[in-house]
Amino acid sequence: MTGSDARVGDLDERTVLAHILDRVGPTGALLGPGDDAAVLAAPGGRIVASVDTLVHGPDFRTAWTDGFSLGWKAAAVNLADIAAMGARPTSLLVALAMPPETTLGEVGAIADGLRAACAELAPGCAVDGGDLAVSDTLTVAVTALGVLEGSGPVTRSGARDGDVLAVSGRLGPAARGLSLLFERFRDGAGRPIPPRTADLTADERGDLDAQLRPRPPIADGRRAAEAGATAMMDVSDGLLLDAARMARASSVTLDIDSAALGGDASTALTGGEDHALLATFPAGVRLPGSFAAIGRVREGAAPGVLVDGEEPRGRGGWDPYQDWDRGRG
Ligand SMILES: Nc1ncnc2c1ncn2[C@@H]1O[C@H](COP(=O)(O)OP(=O)(O)OP(=O)(O)O)[C@@H](O)[C@H]1O
Ligand SMILES: Cc1ncc(C[n+]2csc(CCOP(=O)(O)O)c2C)c(N)n1
Ligand SMILES: [Mg+2]
Repeated sequence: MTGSDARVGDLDERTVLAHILDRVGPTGALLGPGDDAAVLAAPGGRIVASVDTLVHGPDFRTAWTDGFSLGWKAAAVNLADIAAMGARPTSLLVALAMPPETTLGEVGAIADGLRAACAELAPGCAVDGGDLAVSDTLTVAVTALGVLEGSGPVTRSGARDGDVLAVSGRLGPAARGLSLLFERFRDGAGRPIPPRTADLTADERGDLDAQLRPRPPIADGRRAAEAGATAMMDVSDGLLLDAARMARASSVTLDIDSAALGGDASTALTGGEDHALLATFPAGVRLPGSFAAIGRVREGAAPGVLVDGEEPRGRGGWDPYQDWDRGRG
């Protein structure tokens, strides 16, 4: 038996891989992990594929999160990209690059988190393969695959004048959770320290949970496609920044009604990482699932986003190349 405290640097690849494969559980693939590639059944004949990487430093800090949450988040952010196309997620391929000090317990927890997020957010989706590497920088790169059944894909470019702009999922909690970490859980030198959740209010704990273990409304992606959504994307970087991408792709103006964004509209507008689904629907369509209207689509001389009819200032969200400050952690 290899104990959870064993360090991957003291083990061999086969042992580490076996530890993961024991945990990621049964898959619906024609051929799951173990060969050169997985073989997947694609009932609709159309597969959706996407990749998203979590890198220690700009995307997470080990002092602020744990293996389970990291695995969960790596799955959730990828499932959201598949859902945002109107597809049903079926498979994840997980590339794990880790420092030699990483313990087998941590590796197992990452695998547990991946599996739990799939089970809760996208039942039927499983880890069907991956890769292991050694690196000074802990990195989790996940490729997600999904299938289109019937309607879809729903792209970013289909929004039309007169459509309703709607959101399913939350906007703001994950960003508030990140602010808490930066503001309250660093030492005198600015280095991240583990969050003491006992010091937090229930709302703050909820925000922290949203940052570390986001719960995007994955099933609403298919529902939106079936209801006739004209455009869709997940909000990863910030509503203003991501909506501007949809506006440009569709050559329209998206006019957001700030009163529809709840009490903390300013965080809802610029905070990312909740991975809510932003979609447009023809006027008169009954909004599916948890979608709620937050504005409307107008023809615009120059494509872009308005808030209550006015042009917002600032970039409106996270840009890794502009916003990551190595010194801040
Ligand atoms: N290195 C790359 N090579 C080819 N295409 C890329 C590369 N990086 C990004 N893209 C493509 O550019 C588009 C935008 O990429 P991005 O990672 O910002 O995706 P997103 O969905 O906007 O963000 P998120 O993954 O946070 O939801 C995607 O279609 C993506 O596939
Ligand atoms: C330690 C730490 N520093 C900063 C952030 C903020 N952050 C990282 S990725 C991202 C948006 C989605 O990224 P992508 O578009 O690459 O998927 C945001 C807002 C964080 N989560 N943790
Ligand atoms: Mg996306």
